Amino acid sequence: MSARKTSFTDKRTKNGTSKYVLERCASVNEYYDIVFKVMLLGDSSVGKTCVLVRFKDGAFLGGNFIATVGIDFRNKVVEVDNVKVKLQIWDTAGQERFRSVTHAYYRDAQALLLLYDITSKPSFDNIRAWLTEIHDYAQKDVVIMLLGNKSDLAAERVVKKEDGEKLAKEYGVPFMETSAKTGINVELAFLAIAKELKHRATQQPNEPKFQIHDYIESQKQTSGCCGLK
Ligand SMILES: Nc1nc2c(ncn2[C@@H]2O[C@H](COP(=O)(O)OP(=O)(O)OP(=O)(O)O)[C@@H](O)[C@H]2O)c(=O)[nH]1
Repeated sequence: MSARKTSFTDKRTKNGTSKYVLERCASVNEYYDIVFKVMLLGDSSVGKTCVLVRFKDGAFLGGNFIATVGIDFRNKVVEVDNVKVKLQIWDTAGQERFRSVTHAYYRDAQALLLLYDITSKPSFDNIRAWLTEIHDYAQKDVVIMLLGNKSDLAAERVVKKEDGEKLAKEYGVPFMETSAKTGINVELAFLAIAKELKHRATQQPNEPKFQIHDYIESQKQTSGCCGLK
C-alpha cells in the first residue's frame, strides 16, 4: 500500500484567527489525508470516555466508573467526500483537580465536544462555566458541539431536551442528545465535526459552505418515548 499522511496544521495569523494548512508527508502505519484534534469536555462522569469508546470501538463501557486521570487520546479515521479524515480525539478528565492539565491542550483543538448528563442537573448547569473556559483557552474559531448524554436513561431524566436546545441556540452551537449505551447519535456527532472541519480546510471560494446545523437536524435520531422531552 502506498501509505501517505497529510498533517493538518493550524497557523495563526497576526490577528489571532487561524489559517488551515495542509501538508503531505509519508507514513507507513496510517492512511489518511487530513488530521484534526478534537477534545471531549464536561463534568466528571457525564460519559466522555464511554462516548469515545462507543465511537472508536462500537462498544459500551458499563460497570464500575473509573474516572479519567489527566488526559488520554484515541484516533479514528472517517471518510468525508472521499477524503480520509483522521480524528485525534482527546479524552479529558472532568474532575476539577485536573483542570490545569486540560487547559494546556485547548489551544491545539480544532473542535470541542462539550457533554452534560441528562440525569444530572449540575452537569448541565456547569455548561456555561465550561463555555467560559472554552472562551478563555480555546482557539477563537474552534468548532463546538453540545451533547446531552445518557439519553437512554429516560426515567431518570432531569434535564429537558428543550433546555439543551435552548442553551445551544443561545451560544449558536449545534446540539443533540446521545447515548454511549445505545450508540444513538454518537457516530453522527463525530461525523458532523469531521465534515465541518474538512470543509473548512479544503473549501474553495465558489463552494457552498457546509451547514453543520442543517446536517445534524436532517440526520439525528430521537431517543423515543418516556420521561421529559
Ligand atoms: N446509561 C448510560 N450510562 C452511561 C452512558 N455514558 C456513560 N455512562 C456511565 O456513566 C459513568 C461515567 O462514564 P465515563 O465515560 O467514565 O465518564 P467521564 O465523563 O469520562 O468521567 P471522567 O473521566 O471523570 O471525566 C460510567 O459508569 C458509564 O458506564 C450512557 O450513555 N448511558
